[in-house]
Amino acid sequence: MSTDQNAMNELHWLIDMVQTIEVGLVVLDRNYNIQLWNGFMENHSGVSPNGIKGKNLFDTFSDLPKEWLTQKMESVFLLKNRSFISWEQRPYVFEFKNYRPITGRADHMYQNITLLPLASLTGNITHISIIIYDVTDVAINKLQLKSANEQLEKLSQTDSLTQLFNRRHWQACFEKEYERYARYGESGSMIMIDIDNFKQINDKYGHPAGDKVIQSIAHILKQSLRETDFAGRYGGEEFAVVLTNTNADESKYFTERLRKKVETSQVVYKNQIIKVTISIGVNALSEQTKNSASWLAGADKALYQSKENGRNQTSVFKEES
Ligand SMILES: Nc1nc2c(ncn2[C@@H]2O[C@H](COP(=O)(O)OP(=O)(O)OP(=O)(O)O)[C@@H](O)[C@H]2O)c(=O)[nH]1
Repeated sequence: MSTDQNAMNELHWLIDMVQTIEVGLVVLDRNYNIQLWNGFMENHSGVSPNGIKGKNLFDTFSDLPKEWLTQKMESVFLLKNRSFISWEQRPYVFEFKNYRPITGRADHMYQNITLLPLASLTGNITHISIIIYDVTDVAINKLQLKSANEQLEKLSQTDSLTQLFNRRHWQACFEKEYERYARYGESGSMIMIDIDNFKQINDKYGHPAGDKVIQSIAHILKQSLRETDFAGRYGGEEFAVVLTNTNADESKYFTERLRKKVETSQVVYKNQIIKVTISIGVNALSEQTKNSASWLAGADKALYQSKENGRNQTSVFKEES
């Protein structure tokens, strides 16, 4: 076979491969007119190479991110360097449907894209190639793993009975909140809440009824909080709350409203009406708060005072008390 024939054969094979490869290949000229559109692109877009050759990319696909993609391609022309777009940065550029059976849960194809400068025989960059890889399988696996990890993390931070933070996670948030105060001097209040005479509830109505009471109070508490506040189940029938950017007076206003809500609420368990009250201790951050432990201890002392003074009330911690 002559050298010419060999070269012709090679070219023929290359064209065949470009057409059938499971990767999208597009060549654009300097004005973004389409010069090459391979089989992958035809299969996924439904537009044949004959119907599209010479047409402007953005006129033909009006839903492409024109401004963003032009900026990327202009820098490839200018710097004569290839550029890479990951699905994590932008899930896709060409909105193709996902037909893969394994990853059927994705609506669209996730894509990694390479923008490649193409030089003419004189060495000038006259064209650009867009190479599109279907990375749907990889992307879906990674996203599913991420979502599973997030769920696991949430589970490990949540108290199963009340869906409030569990003690460990609450304590970690509490320490962070104290650091914020120590660094920036922002106000905040620590609140300890305990259900009154809860042992009697358990003894009279049974443990499952007691659980329902705990859930009901947690629910009222959750409804009363702002986005930035956080509450945890600190012990069996004890809740700890941090009200951020809230001073003692504002906290007392909050706790009294909460206390009255609990007082007027009722839990129905097996046709029996159960009524409970709560005692509350408040400790607002001040210059006397030495560390996070003393912030918490102050709230605890105030709670003890509420119990001592007859329950169903709020006490605010004062350094001399
Ligand atoms: N139902 C139920 N009871 C719990 C749970 N955790 C702790 N308890 C019970 O809560 C009760 C707490 O009782 P005490 O610490 O004596 O306090 P109290 O009866 O609430 O009395 P005061 O706090 O002084 O008003 C105990 O009987 C515990 O068994 C729980 O998850 N579910």
